[in-house]
Amino acid sequence: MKQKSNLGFLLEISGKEKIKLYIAALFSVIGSLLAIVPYILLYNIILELFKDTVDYEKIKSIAIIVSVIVVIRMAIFLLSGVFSHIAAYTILYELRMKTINHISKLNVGFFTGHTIGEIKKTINEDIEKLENFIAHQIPDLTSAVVTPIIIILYLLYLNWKLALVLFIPVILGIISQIAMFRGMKERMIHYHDLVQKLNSSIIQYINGINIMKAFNLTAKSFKNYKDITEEYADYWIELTMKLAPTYAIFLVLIDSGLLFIIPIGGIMFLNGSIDVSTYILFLVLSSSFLNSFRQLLEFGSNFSMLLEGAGKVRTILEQEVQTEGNLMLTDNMNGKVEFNNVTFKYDKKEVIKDLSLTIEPKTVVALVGPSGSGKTTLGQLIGRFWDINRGNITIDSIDVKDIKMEELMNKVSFVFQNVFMLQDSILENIRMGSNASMEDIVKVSKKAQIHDFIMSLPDGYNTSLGENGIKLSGGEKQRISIARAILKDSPIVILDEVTSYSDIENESKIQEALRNLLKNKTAIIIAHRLYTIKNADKIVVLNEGKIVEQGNHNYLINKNGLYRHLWDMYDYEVLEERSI
Ligand SMILES: Nc1ncnc2c1ncn2[C@@H]1O[C@H](COP(=O)(O)OP(=O)(O)OP(=O)(O)O)[C@@H](O)[C@H]1O
Repeated sequence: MKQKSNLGFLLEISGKEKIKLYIAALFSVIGSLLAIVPYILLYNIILELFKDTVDYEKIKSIAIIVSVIVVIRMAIFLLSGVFSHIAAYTILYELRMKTINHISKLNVGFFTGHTIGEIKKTINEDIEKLENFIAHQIPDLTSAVVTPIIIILYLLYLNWKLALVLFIPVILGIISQIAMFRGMKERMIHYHDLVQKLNSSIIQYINGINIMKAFNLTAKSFKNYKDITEEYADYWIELTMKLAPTYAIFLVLIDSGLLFIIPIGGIMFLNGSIDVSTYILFLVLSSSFLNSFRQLLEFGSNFSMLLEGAGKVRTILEQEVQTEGNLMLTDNMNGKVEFNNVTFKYDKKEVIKDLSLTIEPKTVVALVGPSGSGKTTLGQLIGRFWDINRGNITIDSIDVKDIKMEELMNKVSFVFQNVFMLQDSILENIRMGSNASMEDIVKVSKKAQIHDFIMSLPDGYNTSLGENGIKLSGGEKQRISIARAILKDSPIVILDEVTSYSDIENESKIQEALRNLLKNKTAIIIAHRLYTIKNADKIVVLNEGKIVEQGNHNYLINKNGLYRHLWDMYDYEVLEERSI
């Protein structure tokens, strides 16, 4: 069922360039038929040579025609290839853009369910394989179907009895192919799984190499990669061993197809049922027929692999896109955030359970709680990184699902611990696509406590970051991301684990930068280090997806509950000076 719809999908995307593909297929059929003509003409030359008086002029003109046909045939094949490749690359380009565009509209949740290796394989490799189908297999397949049909019809017309003999290798060939491809779908699913694992393990190995080295885990991570590579090699060895005997039988049957025609045709010639010219023509055309037939059957083996790959592309394209609201928030909005009986699960496990919380405008609310209690998730739900299962989340009483996504992203800023840097200048990394002036950029950089550092670099704000540029420390990246957020000036700011830098100088600069960022904003701070949020207007204590306590620091300390317990786990006295 799935295979059929994968085929439907393949034909649907190929149909977008159908005129070019029809032309390519037509040229391919003409080319294949022209390939037979020289044999027929050579057969005429042989007949001529057997005559008592040989007409050399006739032989000469046939030879010229043969040469011309060979050249025309090459040109026709070339044209077929040009048309099919133009069609293929146009389709591939559109499909890649469509897939990337579609991915950008999915919830972030999709990216956690699928590894980067898997998505990369689909966009690069699976789509690339479609080129093979569109550019080569569509025209080749058409000619592999049409050519043997025309030949067999012609042979049936010449002598139907001898032509029927050709069906013996055909039937045996089909039987051996069926035997070979039994269980092929499962094998292809296994193959795609293995390639995905291989891709993921390479990415994981390379991305994590620093950490692996630091923790001396290189050998373990390498072993993981090695195991998957071995599994992949074993898969192919086992498959080859399994398929080799049937494939050998298949090749022998097709290649020795003539063995059926030679004796039976010979007997028919001897008893006078056919003449020598028919016999020779049968010998010549039978091998063309069997070759096309072989091409047709071999096509099947690539095809199941291709269909499985097309299925992966389909899975992405059929992934439901995030619904888009159309409401805008006002410029002088308050920034009140409310969670009303919110329940959310990533997969099956409920991570946020019937939670209600009000975050008053322009207040600082801290989310604290044990690891895995749902702090990060709760923060991200405000920006619709995922959609909730029950309840609603509102900003100034408007459901976040009804707000235009772009507007939501404008009104809510996220500052994460892991800061993403563009491979561009520091200026563009702060500007982030906005049309802020240089003056604005300097102003926000000063507030974010990063201006002096930027000015100490040889190229100042034009210094490049990334592979060919300079490398920034974690704290410097953090302050750049705070500068971005100050520039964006969203009324709601969500900070996730931003203050966990151990070096004191960096940390005090970050604290100062944050004080500037959070002025007059609704702020949600997800914190591990409780001393950094001691002065928050409200501290919300989460445990297993539920609010267990809320209030200010003094209230919660006196309450003697989970917050007090978390606080007592550390000696915060020396750190009290350093809170926001
Ligand atoms: N993308 C995800 N897919 C599936 N489960 C997830 C995902 N992200 C988090 N979880 C699970 O959801 C639960 C809450 O995670 P979350 O990161 O929100 O907690 P947290 O309180 O922020 O934890 P921490 O303090 O360790 O960062 C955990 O059990 C976690 O394993």
